[in-house]
Amino acid sequence: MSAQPSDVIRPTVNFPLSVWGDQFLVFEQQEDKDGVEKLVDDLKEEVRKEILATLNVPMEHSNLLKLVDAIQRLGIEHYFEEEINQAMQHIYDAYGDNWNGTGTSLWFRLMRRHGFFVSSDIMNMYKDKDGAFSESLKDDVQGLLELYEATFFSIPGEVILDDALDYTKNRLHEIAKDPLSINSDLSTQILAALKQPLHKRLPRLEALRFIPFYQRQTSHNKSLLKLAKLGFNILQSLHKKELSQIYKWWKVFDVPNNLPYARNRLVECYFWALSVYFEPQYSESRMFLARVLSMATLLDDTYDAYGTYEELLIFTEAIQRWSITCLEELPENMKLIYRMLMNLYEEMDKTLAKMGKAHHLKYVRDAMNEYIRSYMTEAKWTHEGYIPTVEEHIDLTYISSGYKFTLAASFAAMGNIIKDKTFKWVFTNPPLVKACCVLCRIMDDIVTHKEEQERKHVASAIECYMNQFDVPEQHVYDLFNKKVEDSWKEINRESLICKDVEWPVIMRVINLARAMDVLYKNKDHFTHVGEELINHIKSLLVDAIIV
Ligand SMILES: CC(C)=CCC/C(C)=C/COP(=O)(O)OP(=O)(O)O
Repeated sequence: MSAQPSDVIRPTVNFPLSVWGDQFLVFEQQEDKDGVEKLVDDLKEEVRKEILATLNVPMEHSNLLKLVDAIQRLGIEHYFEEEINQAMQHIYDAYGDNWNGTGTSLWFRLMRRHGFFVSSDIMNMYKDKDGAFSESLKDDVQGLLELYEATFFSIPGEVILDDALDYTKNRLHEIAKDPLSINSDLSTQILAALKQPLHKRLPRLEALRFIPFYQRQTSHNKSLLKLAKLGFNILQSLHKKELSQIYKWWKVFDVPNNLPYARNRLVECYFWALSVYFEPQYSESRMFLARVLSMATLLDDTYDAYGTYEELLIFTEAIQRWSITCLEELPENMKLIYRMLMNLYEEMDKTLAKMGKAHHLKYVRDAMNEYIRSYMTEAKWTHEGYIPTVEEHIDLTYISSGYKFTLAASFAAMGNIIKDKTFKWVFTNPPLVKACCVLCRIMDDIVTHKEEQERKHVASAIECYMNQFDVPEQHVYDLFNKKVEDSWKEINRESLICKDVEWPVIMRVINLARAMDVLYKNKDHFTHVGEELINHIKSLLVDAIIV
């Protein structure tokens, strides 16, 4: 039995329990009685032909962009990855920066969304000679919406896009205040866009929002709509199966009883992993990542809300050495976490071995070790009552945000696009990764710092800033909210100029940033799981779409 002095004071918290019960434990595979797979293949072929047919007809290029946009918003981009890449490359080669078709905002958004660095100078076309936005744009709701969405692809220093964002946001707010002036669909569109722009939305949630809207448009493409609905349900079935599989794994360790001090968030972590990639080919990676995130939650709470300083020193050392031998002196629950980690990594080791990539696991463990060491330094600061400078704080806490480790873990089993150099790139802290980690840290601190400071917890970025610059809290909130937007601009820029890794790798970073906008916007939805997140999870993992 390990040493467990009864008078140990632990910084425990009463975290809300999981809201899900065991409902995701059982999954029953449905037979394909109605030949849905064949139907999907036929529909895919039809859409594929349509994309390719419009490619070589310049007159049709504006429509081609509309088709690509609809496919993406309907959540079925993964069916046409090759064709869409070919289409976007073709448009870029044909026009470069000089698009001359209709729908400039859509063209700009899609080019940047696909990694083509087109100049924002073209957006000056929305201004008149005096530098004001044209009168014709003022009441063009669709045009305002398109321009608004395009501005979220800006990089630092693009004044025209900053101006366009201010202008369109104000106009859309004004129009939304007078809903009688427009139809209700458009009004719903405006409110949704103002709440969260397209660039920050998770593709699966956007598909659910967009499908009924698209259906109501008289000009909609029936094949595309049908494919979107069937495709959504097919993927949902796979996702449910994955969740059931990892839930069984989780149950074996009886987390709620064995680790009652920690947040039990497997389902939410699966949602998080699903935000990083929803595509079928990433099934193994997704199931691993969901468990990595769940383990990170247990680790976070062990460091922040359970372990004593002395215990954490031993625990950290044991993890760094990756050896069970030094665990004797630890409480049973820390031993359990250790066994869970070992079990998880052994499983991934087997998966990677089958792919001939067993050596990749070492990189994931190295990233985890760095992450754990950052937790230990935070524990040391808390133990010593040390309030770091803003610079010291961010240097450490962008690692303790867990996003660098999460990103490295997300690469496991992703396939041949992941090479040794992909992991090595992450370890150099490239600006793309750093911007995403900083965004994660700041968004987290903005919504969690008040609650965390009620117990013994490392100072948040907010406290450090207030302490160092002697400024009021609201000033720091304003500054940090601006910093979040600046981080997005950096992510945009780096995603356009970074040539060290391939596009699917860059998309993981963008999706991690998007996940923050869902889980940590305005409140900590992850710890305090409320109606909004429950509805997201139910819509993605419980209710099928009626076809
Ligand atoms: C990205 C990762 C690794 C997610 C796993 C879950 C997790 C640790 C969330 C942050 O919790 P928190 O708000 O308590 O974090 P902190 O203690 O860093 O403020």
